[in-house]
Order: sequence, then structure tokens, then C-alpha cells
Amino acid sequence: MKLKLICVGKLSEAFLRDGVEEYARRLQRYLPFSCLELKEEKSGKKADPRLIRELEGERILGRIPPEAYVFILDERGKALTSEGLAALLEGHMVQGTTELVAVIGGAYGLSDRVRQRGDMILSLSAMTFTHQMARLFLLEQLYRGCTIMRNEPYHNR
Ligand SMILES: C[S@@+](CC[C@H](N)C(=O)[O-])C[C@H]1O[C@@H](n2cnc3c(N)ncnc32)[C@H](O)[C@@H]1O
Repeated sequence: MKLKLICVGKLSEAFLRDGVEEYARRLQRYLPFSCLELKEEKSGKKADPRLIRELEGERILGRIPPEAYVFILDERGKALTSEGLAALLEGHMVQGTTELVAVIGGAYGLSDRVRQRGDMILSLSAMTFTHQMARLFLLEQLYRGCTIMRNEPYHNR
């Protein structure tokens, strides 16, 4: 099973780039992982958040394979424990899902069309993170989930 992360915009801070690179490297030990960074719409005083979400959303939808199982990351989504995420990943592996896609929105979030494409809306917390922070936290949780699945020492129960 392949895992693809689709996100909007680049990582602006070195400490986030380092963290994301580290967890992506760790995750790749367990499953083929790729990250697709899509162009961010310009924001500013005159920016229309709805239009930005729509334009970024069309780009995102264009990169989701029809057969993929899609997780949309949104603070209003369903909260899982790390064990719950591990069980979900394992379930997809056992069922033979070929591709999992996780989607993180840009600074203004995700359009309704993107949210509707989600098979699941996943929350990392009820608090809102920057899209860059959300990327790091998600990768750490995916890595943690893989270690739980393999019963490896990282997650201290
Ligand atoms: C700055 S947030 C966007 C907030 C925007 N006001 C909204 O209503 O969606 C940017 C992106 O980071 C992700 N994100 C931020 N906090 C999150 C959380 N607690 N759980 C899951 N995803 C989160 C989401 O994908 C979101 O679209």
C-alpha cells in the first residue's frame, strides 16, 4: 500500500523541514511514501478566502487518484488515538487498499468539494495548527502508527 500526502505550499521554516524530512525518512521504512506540495494561492489584504480554497481545491482534486482512500485533515474531523490510527492503517493493508491519500489544506483551509471527496475527516486536535505544523504532526503520528502495528519500541504504552 502506498501513502501519499498532498499539501498546499512549501515549508518556510528550517526546523519544520528538518522534522518533516526526518519523519518521512522513518515512515519510508514501513511503506512507500511520497509528498506532493501544490502551489499556494497568493494571500493578502484583498484575498478572498473562499476563492483561494476553491482554486487550491481544484488543484488538490486533480491529484487524487479515483481509487484512493482519502483522509482529509481538519480540526473539526474525527479524533483517533494513535492506536486507532495504527488499526486503521493495518485494516487498509489487510483489505488490500492500494493507495491512501492524506490531504492538508493551505492557510485558509479546504474547499467543500475537497472535504466531500474525503472518505474520512481526521482531526489531530480540536485546536488549529498552521498547515506546516499539521504536516509534521501527521507524519509523526503515521510513523508512530507503523511502529504500533509492528509492535516496535517507540510508542510507550
Ligand atoms: C491553518 S489551517 C486552516 C484553518 C482554516 N481556518 C479552516 O477552517 O480550515 C490549515 C490546514 O492545516 C490542517 N490542520 C490544522 N489544524 C489541524 C488539526 N487540529 N487537525 C487536523 N488538521 C489540521 C488542515 O488540513 C487545515 O486545512
